[in-house]
Amino acid sequence: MGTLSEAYKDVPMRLKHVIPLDFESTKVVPESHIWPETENFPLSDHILPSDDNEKSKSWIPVIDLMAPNVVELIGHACETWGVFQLTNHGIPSSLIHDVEFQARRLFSLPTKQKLKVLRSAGGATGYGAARMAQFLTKYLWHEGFTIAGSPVEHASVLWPHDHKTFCDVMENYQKMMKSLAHQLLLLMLKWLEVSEDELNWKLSMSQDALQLNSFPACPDPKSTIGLAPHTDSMLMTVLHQSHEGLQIFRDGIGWVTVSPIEGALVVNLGNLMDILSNGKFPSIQHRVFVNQIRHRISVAYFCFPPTDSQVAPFAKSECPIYSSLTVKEFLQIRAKHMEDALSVIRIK
Ligand SMILES: C=C1C[C@]23C[C@@]1(O)CC[C@H]2[C@@]12CCC[C@@](C)(C(=O)O1)[C@H]2[C@@H]3C(=O)O
Ligand SMILES: O=C(O)CCC(=O)C(=O)O
Ligand SMILES: [Fe+2]
Repeated sequence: MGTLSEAYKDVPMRLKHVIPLDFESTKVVPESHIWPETENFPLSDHILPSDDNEKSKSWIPVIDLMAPNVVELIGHACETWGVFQLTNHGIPSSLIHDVEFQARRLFSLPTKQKLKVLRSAGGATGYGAARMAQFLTKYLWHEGFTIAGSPVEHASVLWPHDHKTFCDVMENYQKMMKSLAHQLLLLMLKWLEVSEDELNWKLSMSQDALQLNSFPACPDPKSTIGLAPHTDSMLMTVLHQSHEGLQIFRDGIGWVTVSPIEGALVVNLGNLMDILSNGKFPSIQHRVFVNQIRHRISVAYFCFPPTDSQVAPFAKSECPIYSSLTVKEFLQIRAKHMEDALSVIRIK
């Protein structure tokens, strides 16, 4: 079974794009991180005033996983929004709290220490800037740590005598997230009237990655951005956000803030789900703004089929709009074309 690292090793990033800013010693936003004014900037113009923000809470669907009509609720949210907030998901709030605490512990380490586990140019795991950084002319107010498989190797470098708690918490979270992601995928398949047997891979063989995101408090949050607009590449992302910052793009409305709801997780669809569903479940564009006071943390769980398996629009799609390819081939196209990857494989 192919791994994420194998998929990325042939499409390395430039090392200068992997190294995040030394936020520890930065007191003013450097020129390299100041974004020019464009239709997307300054970000503050697009942050809804608090009244609208209140309203926007009821725009993005909030779905109770235990609701009797959960299939319709999820199916409808995926078709119309590509994102929803999920309550009653069964992940203990104490575990989510522990994951956030361990993420903060990691990002609070001295820069020198974090750089000991810097992701290699062609690597998939470790500390570093987001992969999207290599496509941007300006840098992001963000640092990340990616776990795919066991975190032990990197954690034991960060904390030579005390990595067990970090690893236990992350492994436990990954296990619970996997089971939640499978439940969600089955509900989505049900709505699409596709049986699990019609997948080219067994759900039990799905792969995953956990991305710890850190957005340090920023001296001038209006001049920069945490994560620039992007879609996620995998099937779906299940996200915990510690504070406000995530926005999704909605045609006809613009950027809508996804206000954190206590105990809820944000679920958004990625490119691979877009392909499988033949565009019926579109991947959603989103971005992250930063703030002056808080060090924002988010934890994103990405779920995807084995990288050597074939993905294509489900057989029942009358007029497939995407060509068939392996997950690895798609990730390599993404690594070269980023947001244009779906148009590269579009046939209609
Ligand atoms: C599993 C993954 C998805 C991701 C690339 C990665 O290998 C680990 C980091 C993920 C992330 C997080 C920030 C946005 C994003 C586009 C990026 O540059 O790195 C996503 C990647 C993705 O969805 O392709
Ligand atoms: O921090 C967030 O709210 C979103 C993070 C994100 O978009 C990602 O990890 O892909
Ligand atoms: Fe994302």
